[in-house]
Amino acid sequence: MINVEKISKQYGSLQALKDISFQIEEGTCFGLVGPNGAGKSTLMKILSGILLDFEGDIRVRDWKVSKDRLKIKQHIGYVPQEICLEETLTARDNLLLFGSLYGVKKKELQKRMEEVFDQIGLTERAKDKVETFSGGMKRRLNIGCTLLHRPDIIIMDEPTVGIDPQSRNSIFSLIHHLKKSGTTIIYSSHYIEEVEQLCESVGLIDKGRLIEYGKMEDLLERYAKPSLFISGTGIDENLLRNFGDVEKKGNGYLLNSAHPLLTLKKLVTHCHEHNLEPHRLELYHPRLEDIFFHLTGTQLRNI
Ligand SMILES: Nc1ncnc2c1ncn2[C@@H]1O[C@H](COP(=O)(O)OP(=O)(O)OP(=O)(O)O)[C@@H](O)[C@H]1O
Repeated sequence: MINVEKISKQYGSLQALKDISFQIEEGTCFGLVGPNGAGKSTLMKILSGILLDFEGDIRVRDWKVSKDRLKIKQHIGYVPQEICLEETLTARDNLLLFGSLYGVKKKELQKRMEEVFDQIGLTERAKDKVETFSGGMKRRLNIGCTLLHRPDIIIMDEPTVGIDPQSRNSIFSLIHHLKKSGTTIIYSSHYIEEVEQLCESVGLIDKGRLIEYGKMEDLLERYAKPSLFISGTGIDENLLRNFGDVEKKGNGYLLNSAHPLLTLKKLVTHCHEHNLEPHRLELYHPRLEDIFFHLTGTQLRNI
């Protein structure tokens, strides 16, 4: 179990994190979601032992970051948001460099490099210079550099920003593979669909505070109100208020109702009787994004 206990971090007068506490079950993927500037990178750097000046503590199994930082670091692989590679060297030489930095013995390193190239799908490009790589390939190699010492906790800070779909898929399948082998993944993103797809549990962070966290299905169940989505000419808020609570959503409305199927039936009858033609009328399944909006009043995407 990883226990994050009352973490606070101040940059000068800016309170970047305030009293953040949560737990992560090992062998699962934990998603940290929040808009730009929410404090995700700061928290990731604290979790990976890079940022040392903070309040609170982190416990990994029986170790505490405050006392056993070096021990914990051996178990952690940190993928920073900024790509950190030596562009003029080949992919292979970059792995050699990072492997030695992580203290992997030379003989063992050869074996691990082959393993890593296979994991990140870059075996064919091992002898090419990094400066010839696409952004996505560099990202994959950057992840590879953190796998050489076989960490059992991997911290990835927004690893899919600005990359091509092929590299994104490759990173996703790597994460699935790592999870299967028992690795714990801590994954930050402001792409909520990625977190929904990859993570078993999630923390929502806004303005340096953890506003909610828990298992994905528990959160969805706790906040999910049964609702209908409806849009179309002549369909407006005044009309829909007769059927339940109304919220504007995109080019239509969400209609919250305790009995969505019954409401659906009544709406269809009403539209038919009044010659209204909805463009869309469907059951709506709430997403993490709706929970974030419900709790903060702001959208994640457009920030
Ligand atoms: N080294 C620093 N010195 C001063 N302020 C900082 C520093 N690093 C981050 N901040 C500030 O702390 C706040 C949180 O930043 P952080 O990078 O942790 O957020 P984030 O959620 O990772 O954002 P993004 O998604 O844009 O990377 C922001 O207001 C940021 O400007």
